[in-house]
Amino acid sequence: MNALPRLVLTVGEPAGIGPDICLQLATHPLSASVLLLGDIHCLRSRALQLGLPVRLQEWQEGDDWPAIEAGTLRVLHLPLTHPCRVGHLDPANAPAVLNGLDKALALLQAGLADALVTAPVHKGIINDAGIPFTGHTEYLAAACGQNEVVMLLAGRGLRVALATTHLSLADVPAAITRSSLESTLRILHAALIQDFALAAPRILVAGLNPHAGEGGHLGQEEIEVISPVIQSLQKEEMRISGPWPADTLFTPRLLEDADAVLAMYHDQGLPVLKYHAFGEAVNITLGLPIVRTSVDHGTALDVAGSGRAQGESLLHALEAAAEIVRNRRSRNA
Ligand SMILES: NC(=O)C1=CN([C@@H]2O[C@H](COP(=O)(O)OP(=O)(O)OC[C@H]3O[C@@H](n4cnc5c(N)ncnc54)[C@H](O)[C@@H]3O)[C@@H](O)[C@H]2O)C=CC1
Ligand SMILES: NCC(=O)COP(=O)(O)O
Repeated sequence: MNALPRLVLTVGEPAGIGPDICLQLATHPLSASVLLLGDIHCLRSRALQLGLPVRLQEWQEGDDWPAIEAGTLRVLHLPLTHPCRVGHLDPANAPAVLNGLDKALALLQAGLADALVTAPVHKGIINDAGIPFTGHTEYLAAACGQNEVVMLLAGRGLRVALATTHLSLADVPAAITRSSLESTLRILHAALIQDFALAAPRILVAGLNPHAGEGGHLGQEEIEVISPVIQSLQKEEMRISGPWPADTLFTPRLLEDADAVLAMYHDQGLPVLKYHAFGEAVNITLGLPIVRTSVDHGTALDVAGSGRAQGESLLHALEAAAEIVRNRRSRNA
């Protein structure tokens, strides 16, 4: 099947830079066709504010999937509860933000789209609205009935996956069990083969504690949890090594022989990735029944509507989703 990948793109938090970076797409050549999900009035008003000459056309369910047309974006209009004020969060709009995700999932599950790309949401304001929410990753996992998914960020040749995602640092050690770690590594390994077309992926696994526990003197998790899982997967011929001390794992000599790193927690892996490639990296959720990619940044309320929002990460996220769709199609052909 050679048809262009069909991507649904959620606008995310309307007060942030989601609308800005989505509107910028109208001026970029894309290798996939995109349907925006958001409030068309909010998008029109942001386009005016930014002085962007974008034609926004409403797309209705039942219409043909939009073709690529320079300068035009198709929008499935999902109304906000309150008019959006740029840079000002409003909890009343949180249900509409989540409705965008639900609608996108419904289109994917009905086979009407091939992949989901998400612009950033503001996790705090969704919680302030009384809706428990830790991130797209966990929300989509729950909506798809998946217990285990993996967050991977990739940019400028570095791929960093996380053994745990959005939870308090104090809760991290207990969340890393032999079973959860094995499942994370299996999902990561399978995705590197299926979605990144790597025949025999090499994964470096970080330790949890300084110096990977210093032989048990700085923590037991490496001995009791991480090493046994690595050893058991190595018996299946998986090229997985570690636990490596996280401070020296992220050095060029080790990284040049690796396809991905598994960090134990959010702020062990992502600062390194963002230092290396912020603005160009892509966040990919592995282990879902759908393809989902996202940007490497947040809602950037301070630059929304100013013309200073950088849209490169979104372009990379769209290209990554399209590439994964193409890789899966060719594997299934
Ligand atoms: N995929 C998603 O939905 C994500 C959502 N978030 C959420 O975003 C909210 C704000 O998070 P922060 O930690 O403040 O990070 P942030 O990424 O929104 O902002 C950090 C700094 O980088 C700048 N920045 C970020 N992206 C930019 C871009 N594309 N162009 C120009 N400048 C940019 C901002 O202006 C700010 O100074 C939080 O609620 C967080 O949970 C954060 C990361 C990903
Ligand atoms: N730091 C990454 C991040 O917060 C993205 O989370 P998600 O919304 O993609 O789950």
